[in-house]
Amino acid sequence: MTGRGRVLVLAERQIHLKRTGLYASGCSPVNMIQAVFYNEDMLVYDLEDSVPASEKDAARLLIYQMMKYHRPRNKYVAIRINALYSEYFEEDLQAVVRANPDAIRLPKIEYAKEVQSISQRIAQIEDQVGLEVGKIDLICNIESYMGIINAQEIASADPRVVALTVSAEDLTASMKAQRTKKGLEVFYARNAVLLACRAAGIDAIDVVFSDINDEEGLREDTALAKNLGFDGKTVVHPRQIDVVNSFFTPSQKEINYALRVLDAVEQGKQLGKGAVTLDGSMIDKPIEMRARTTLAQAEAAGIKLDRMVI
Ligand SMILES: CC(=O)SCCNC(=O)CCNC(=O)[C@H](O)C(C)(C)COP(=O)(O)OP(=O)(O)OC[C@H]1O[C@@H](n2cnc3c(N)ncnc32)[C@H](O)[C@@H]1OP(=O)(O)O
Ligand SMILES: O=C([O-])CC(=O)C(=O)O
Ligand SMILES: [Mg+2]
Repeated sequence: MTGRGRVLVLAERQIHLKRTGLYASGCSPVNMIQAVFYNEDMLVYDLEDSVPASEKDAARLLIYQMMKYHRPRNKYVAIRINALYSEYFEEDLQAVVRANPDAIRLPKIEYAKEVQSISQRIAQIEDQVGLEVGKIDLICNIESYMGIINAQEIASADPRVVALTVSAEDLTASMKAQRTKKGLEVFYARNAVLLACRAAGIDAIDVVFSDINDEEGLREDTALAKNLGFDGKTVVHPRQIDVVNSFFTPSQKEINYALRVLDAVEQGKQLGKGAVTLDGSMIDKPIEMRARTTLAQAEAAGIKLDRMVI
């Protein structure tokens, strides 16, 4: 474990686990303190939609103080600022860069050039206050039809960008769509963002499931996200954390299968075969890759494998 949360080295790149990203509102000091002690991989302090206009200044100050005096050392910490064209943007950026989070979460991103100009502005502030330039990551919320259309260029807009999210509440509002628990209305958006993230080699973070009392619904929604290929999901209540973490953490059954796949591949190699069978199914390169990803995710989640994986 590092000071920035659990990490995994996959495809020669260090990835900070983002199975769960818990929002704590900047106008709830109690939630902000409590969030430090839960199991989420990423804690997101919010200055945007959970904070009413009358509380923006107080929330900005509170988050800065929180980061200075109570920053959790075992988590990846992000701060969501207000949108680029809002009246709060410049003040948010000044305070938040000084707070030096792992990432700044940018709402309502629609164009790559917005990300590039924000990144340059951050660099100026980093330089001004003596921080290493380029160290703060960016997570871009994709939450409009224009963001979806431009997801691919946004994902590779700047080296700071480590993840995109599908932010379904604002997105459905922009689409004149109805938000449903089954999520058919955001199915295309989820896939568009995922493809953009995979092409850019960054993480993809799935939508909020807003009904905090519907565990079965959350399970179905998270299973879908995991099977599509997302790396994690945004959550808004501590009750959602363990459920979501469990889906994005390989089960013992998945780990055992992955180890057996690697054994079968190894035996195949010794016999000079590219494809082998396991339990009656063909095992070849993509299945080996999935097995290796499973084992890397398990290790990153702190699960001890009972043997070395070569
Ligand atoms: C669409 C978007 O933009 S999503 C992002 C913006 N939204 C947010 O940031 C909202 C985040 N979530 C919340 O603020 C809250 O969960 C709410 C308002 C939805 C519900 O809060 P509550 O009514 O207090 O929920 P509830 O009573 O079930 O809370 C149980 C416990 O969990 C704590 N808790 C609830 N939500 C959070 C949270 N997000 N972070 C940390 N602790 C939390 C409560 O303080 C309470 O603690 P206690 O038992 O010690 O008193
Ligand atoms: O940050 C998020 O992913 C949630 C959000 O803003 C939205 O759904 O509109
Ligand atoms: Mg939103």
